[in-house]
Amino acid sequence: MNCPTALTIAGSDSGGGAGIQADLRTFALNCVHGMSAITCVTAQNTIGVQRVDALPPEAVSAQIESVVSDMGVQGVKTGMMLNSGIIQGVKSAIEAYQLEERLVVDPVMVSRSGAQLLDDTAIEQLKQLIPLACLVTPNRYEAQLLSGIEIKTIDDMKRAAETIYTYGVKAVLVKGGAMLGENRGVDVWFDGETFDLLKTKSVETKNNHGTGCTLSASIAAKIALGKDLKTAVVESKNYVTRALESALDLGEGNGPLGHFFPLLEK
Ligand SMILES: Nc1ncnc2c1ncn2[C@@H]1O[C@H](COP(=O)(O)OP(=O)(O)O)[C@@H](O)[C@H]1O
Ligand SMILES: Cc1ncc(COP(=O)(O)O)c(N)n1
Repeated sequence: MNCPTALTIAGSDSGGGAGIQADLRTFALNCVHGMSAITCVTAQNTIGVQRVDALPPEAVSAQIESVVSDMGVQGVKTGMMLNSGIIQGVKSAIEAYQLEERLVVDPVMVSRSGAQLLDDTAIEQLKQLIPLACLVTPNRYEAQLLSGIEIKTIDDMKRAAETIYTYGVKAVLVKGGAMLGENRGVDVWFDGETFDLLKTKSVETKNNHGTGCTLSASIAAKIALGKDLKTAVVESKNYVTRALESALDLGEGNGPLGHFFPLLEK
């Protein structure tokens, strides 16, 4: 049987809410064969990140080479990459295997619980990876850092999207999960020509760990399925909203999303 494949290049979250674990679950829900290149291992739960251990950059590149050279990959996302050495290795592999057209970069910098997930010195490397991608998906704080624009309103999100677009990426999605009130459900899309406000309802829950990882993994899975980018983004946003509505009340802090709600509905 033929099956599309998708690759996540990201960190492991021991609590299973974000990172590799959320990504592989999201790939599976899309009936796409999931593959992983683990960048680092976090000891993490719903309350915070207790420890981070990086893999050597060569170990990350080797994982990418192993799967791409043998199994092929139709959709790729990057998540937590922690340091500049890892990002440089990932960039070289993406270029060597010409994965740019199917690459989604989630520029992970800070966790929901406030832990730093990217070294300060690695932001420059991340900025150099972004132009390779077909889509970059910064949240409010990442968009502020990447654009130098303070974001308080939807208009600010638009201006930030426009600035980040000038990096050379094909499209930008500034995510609104960290905005206030109804704006939490609003993401801003900009592809160089068109702005689009992608609106869903704002879900009232503290169990929102892994929303960004799930969104970018779902987009990569839908790219692997052959959907056009905009359709992949819209469908993925709707999936995240439903998964937030079914989020799991686990732990004392921000619980994980209910990724498998479609299976429970059957
Ligand atoms: N409370 C919420 N209600 C509705 N959508 C949300 C909510 N929180 C996050 N989202 C959506 O989840 C996706 C991820 O956004 P965000 O949480 O900002 O990313 P990140 O996890 O990178 O911080 C976006 O599509 C955003 O609109
Ligand atoms: C391994 C890993 N990758 C990404 C995130 C960001 O997810 P969130 O913003 O929901 O904390 C995380 N906490 N851990």
